[in-house]
Amino acid sequence: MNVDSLIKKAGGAAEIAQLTGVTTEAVRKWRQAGMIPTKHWPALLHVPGITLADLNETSEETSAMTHPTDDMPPKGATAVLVLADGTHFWGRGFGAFNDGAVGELCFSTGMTGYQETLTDPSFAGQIITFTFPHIGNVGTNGDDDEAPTMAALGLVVKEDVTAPASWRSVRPLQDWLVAHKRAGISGVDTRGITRLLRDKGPQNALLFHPKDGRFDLAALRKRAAEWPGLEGMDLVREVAQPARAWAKTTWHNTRPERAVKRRVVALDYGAKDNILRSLVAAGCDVHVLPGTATGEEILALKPEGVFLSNGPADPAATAVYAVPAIQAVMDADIPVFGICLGHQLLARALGGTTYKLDRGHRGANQPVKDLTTGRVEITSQNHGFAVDEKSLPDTVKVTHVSLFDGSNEGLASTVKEAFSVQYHPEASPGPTDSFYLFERFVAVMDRRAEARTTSKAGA
Ligand SMILES: NC(=O)CC[C@H](N)C(=O)O
Repeated sequence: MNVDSLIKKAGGAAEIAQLTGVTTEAVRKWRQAGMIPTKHWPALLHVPGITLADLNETSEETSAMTHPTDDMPPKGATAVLVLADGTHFWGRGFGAFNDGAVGELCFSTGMTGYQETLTDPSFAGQIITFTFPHIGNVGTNGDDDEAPTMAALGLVVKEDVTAPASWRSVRPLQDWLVAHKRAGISGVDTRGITRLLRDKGPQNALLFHPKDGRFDLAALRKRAAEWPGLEGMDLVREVAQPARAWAKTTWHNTRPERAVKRRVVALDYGAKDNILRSLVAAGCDVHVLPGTATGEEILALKPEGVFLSNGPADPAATAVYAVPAIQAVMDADIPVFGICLGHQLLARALGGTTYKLDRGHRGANQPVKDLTTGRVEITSQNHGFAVDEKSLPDTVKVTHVSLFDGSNEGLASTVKEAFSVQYHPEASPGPTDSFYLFERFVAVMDRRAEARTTSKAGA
């Protein structure tokens, strides 16, 4: 609904003026500008027939620097975000200077946990728009990194990053970004960008924060348009870390330590640390191998279970080397548990396919239904690809589904001990409703161990 229709609905300009306590002249200006300042929205919500969605339609972000079609940088603009279709957004650069970072522009709706989000290796090849307007205000600390490097290419935020206010902060986001050699842009209409991504789907884009303050928009547009896109891209090799032992458990873990731990090989396709910590908390002895490991290398470690991690880009591309390794593990009858990219790769190893979603799921409040129990979990998510349920063979059952768009969120093999979810039970950031999945994985390995003991005793 536009401003004119809203005024009509409220009974005219005089009525609106009275309701909101402004002059009719002010209402005339709103009509001209095509927007109503947000502070007047609560008063207007009393008018029958006017909803928040109607008001949202009329909103303009007042701190956005300029209209996106201005080719000359407006005063104060020190960075620009250029989309492959030529659209651009001027803003103020922060963090490191760059020569232009090109990738897929996505948005995350998480309201907390920007440090975890920025260090989630699954964001390699992507520029993150935060829909929450205040990013950076609690600084950064030594505990919330999910990986040693920041894989995301950059960030787009509404408000300028202010000085940190948190007892946990050891470094302002500004300095942290410089150390990670990543740029951000603020003063941007993030609501406008989010709507654009919602309506048009994922867009390729370039975030440019030049040291010399010079902009050649034509050249930047060309670079953004020429980037091939995430589809068909394997970025696991860029973010997977070498083989390592892992012993850390989760923050504030109150679970008693188990006397017997289950020996797990975690395949690192770009694993978030909190997944490894969660496995330890649930009772695993974790050995990490890079996601490029072969079936032979995995089996040589004699695991009781194999975990498949999250990771960046297109599962179809990673599947080329990951699927044979996962199949070798299943052929050896070893239980498998996968998360996110690990879920997509397991689906492929079981004979299914994956596709690119029109609208990715990124945020910490995504409802998912567990079809076995009927329970709804609020989950943390970050994915742009999904498993095609129609492609799954009869030997695979769908276990979880997204209540946002009905897409697949979980599966289990009916013939192998293998299950996986598309979302993030380890949270970081987000709710921990789904921690039970780590315990389920350990329970599977416990049952196997028990069966081994019983059969030995019987022999
Ligand atoms: N978090 C993840 O593991 C993401 C998986 C995959 N890169 C996707 O975007 O769907």
